[in-house]
Amino acid sequence: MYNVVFVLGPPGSGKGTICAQIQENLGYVHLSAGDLLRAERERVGSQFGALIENHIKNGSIVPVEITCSLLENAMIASKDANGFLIDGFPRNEDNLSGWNKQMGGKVNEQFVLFLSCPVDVCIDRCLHRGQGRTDDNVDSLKKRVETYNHSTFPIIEHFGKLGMVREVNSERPVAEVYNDVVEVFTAANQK
Ligand SMILES: Nc1ncnc2c1ncn2[C@@H]1O[C@H](COP(=O)(O)OP(=O)(O)OP(=O)(O)O)[C@@H](O)[C@H]1O
Ligand SMILES: O=c1ccn([C@@H]2O[C@H](COP(=O)(O)O)[C@@H](O)[C@H]2O)c(=O)[nH]1
Ligand SMILES: [Mg+2]
Repeated sequence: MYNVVFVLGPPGSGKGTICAQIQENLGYVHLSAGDLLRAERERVGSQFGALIENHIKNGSIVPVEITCSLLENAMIASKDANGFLIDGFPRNEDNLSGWNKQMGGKVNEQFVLFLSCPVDVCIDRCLHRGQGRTDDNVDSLKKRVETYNHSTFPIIEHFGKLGMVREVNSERPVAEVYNDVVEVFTAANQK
């Protein structure tokens, strides 16, 4: 049984930044669904490259069969990890039901880390990220935020009703956010 923590929040809320630090210090393996999709987009011979790029530019969501298979393969490749940080997934109902179908019974979902941050701050961070992402521009960001509000936030609410959400305000400096996140992990792993 794999331990899994879903890490959700608006685009630019700091999911990747915090997950990298948790991976470094707590032995969880960081799996960013977006990074896995970008790698698949670049993979020579992939039949999904154009489809993935289209979704990424439009801030829309790639069919779950593709994303979930990339996640499961990455988990199998690191099967000795303490657990997995699934960053940026599940993003909509299709993601959630597809994940439950494919992964139900194979994972222990510990909690959902929700990094909350005002959208204007998040957009500003993305516009200054400097990684050359094809979706870090005003047009794509508008669509990404719309998708987050309409499709992803309801998934966070769904987990909230199950008592699984641990919210951390990520508008603050990274070190402060990280300290609170570590407390969340410590509490979860004491159970
Ligand atoms: N707490 C913070 N304060 C200021 N800047 C931050 C903070 N956390 C992250 N950043 C910066 O904001 C940008 C976006 O961070 P990051 O890539 O971690 O976000 P993300 O949630 O993974 O975004 P996306 O959903 O677009 O992948 C990066 O340039 C990062 O260095
Ligand atoms: O589960 C997922 C995760 C991501 N996507 C697509 O990728 C981009 C970028 O994701 P980041 O988390 O910001 O790296 C996202 O806007 C989606 O288009 C996805 O479809 N499914
Ligand atoms: Mg990210």
